[in-house]
Amino acid sequence: MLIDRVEVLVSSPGRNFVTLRVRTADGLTGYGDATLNGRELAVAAYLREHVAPLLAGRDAHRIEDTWQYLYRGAYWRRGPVTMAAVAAVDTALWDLKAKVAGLPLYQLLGGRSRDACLVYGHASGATLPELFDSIRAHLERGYRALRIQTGLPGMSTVYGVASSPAGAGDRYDYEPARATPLPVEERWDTRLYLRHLPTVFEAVRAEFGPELPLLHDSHHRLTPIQAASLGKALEPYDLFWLEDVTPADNQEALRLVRRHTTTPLAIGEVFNTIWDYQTLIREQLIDYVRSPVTHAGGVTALRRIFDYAAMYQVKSGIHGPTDISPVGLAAALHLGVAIHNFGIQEYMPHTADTDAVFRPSYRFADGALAPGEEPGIGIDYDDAAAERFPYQAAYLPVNRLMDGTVHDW
Ligand SMILES: O=C(O)[C@@H](O)[C@H](O)[C@H](O)CO
Ligand SMILES: [Mg+2]
Repeated sequence: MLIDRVEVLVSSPGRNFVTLRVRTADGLTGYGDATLNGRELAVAAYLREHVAPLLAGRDAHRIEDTWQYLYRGAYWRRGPVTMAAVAAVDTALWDLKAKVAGLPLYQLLGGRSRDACLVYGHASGATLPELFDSIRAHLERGYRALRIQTGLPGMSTVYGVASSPAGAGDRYDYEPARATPLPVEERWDTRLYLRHLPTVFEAVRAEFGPELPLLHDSHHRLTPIQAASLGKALEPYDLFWLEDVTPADNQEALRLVRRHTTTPLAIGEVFNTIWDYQTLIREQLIDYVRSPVTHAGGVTALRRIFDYAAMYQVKSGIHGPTDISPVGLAAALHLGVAIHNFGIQEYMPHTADTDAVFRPSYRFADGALAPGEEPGIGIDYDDAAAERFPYQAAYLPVNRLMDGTVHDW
């Protein structure tokens, strides 16, 4: 099964996606997601200029060898651009191998460990009544676990809050990146957040009871001692996880957080290799691995992270906002049903335009996503549909403290 041609497809059906298509000489096609939100064209150029010329004529069956060839062969290791490019190739080769085998990808990863992947949806509201409406709307749609994000009193925009009630808005419920010439700048008040958030969880538990799994994302904004304090304050509300409490560039920072709170911790959506998790997993400083297939070097590399995590009873919590394309989500679902240490899968539904381009075969039912049953990962990219949505430069927001200091977004 020799690789014949490699194409880098850039389309923007509501937001930008970079997709790799690998064609074999015998006429099969495999897909990989190479989307890096806000820096898309860097990965597209990396693939077009530096990876595509290396792949022509290679045996598409040699997945591990190709992974090592691209990772070690570049000499310059790791980083989000490199690892998104490696991930796209790796995912496309898994898609091809599964198609040749005539099996859905999860069968090649060991077969089913469960019927489907439990997902969490994004409930949010600027105010408590709006948040409650959003929670109810999600429960009506069948969600069985919810991420809770709210506004802060007196602040106009806060991370993670949809622009209009009940998740019907055009912001955060599906895409925080904005097609503006410069990134939108937001403001952030950590002390206000730390005071306000426990009152929100208290109200949500009082209204919706103790059973519903609730999650929250602090989006890298706290110092270790602030994170420890928030984790403690939230313990009475039994969170499924508290996400990205610190930037975690310094993995050791989590030791301090862990010493003070039993609130489960999830980290890693911005990580890109197993090395970023080495201390966190070995010292059992986290409970969930957040990396997606798309940014952590593909199915091969994420499987390796999950197997390492399993030794320490750390589970998967794969990143699944809309900047992971349907290709990346499909790959995540095949891994998710196969691995033993599945935790939960994030799910922000893509727009109808996005689904019209990628034609994914996964299905949402009863609060869970199941991968499709046809051979491969279950993506059928529609070039004609994609051509209707040309690339549009877009940026994620930049965040500043109230005094203007640039902070983590
Ligand atoms: O946990 C999440 O889904 C978020 O942190 C998003 O990845 C972020 O807003 C960028 O889209
Ligand atoms: Mg997050």
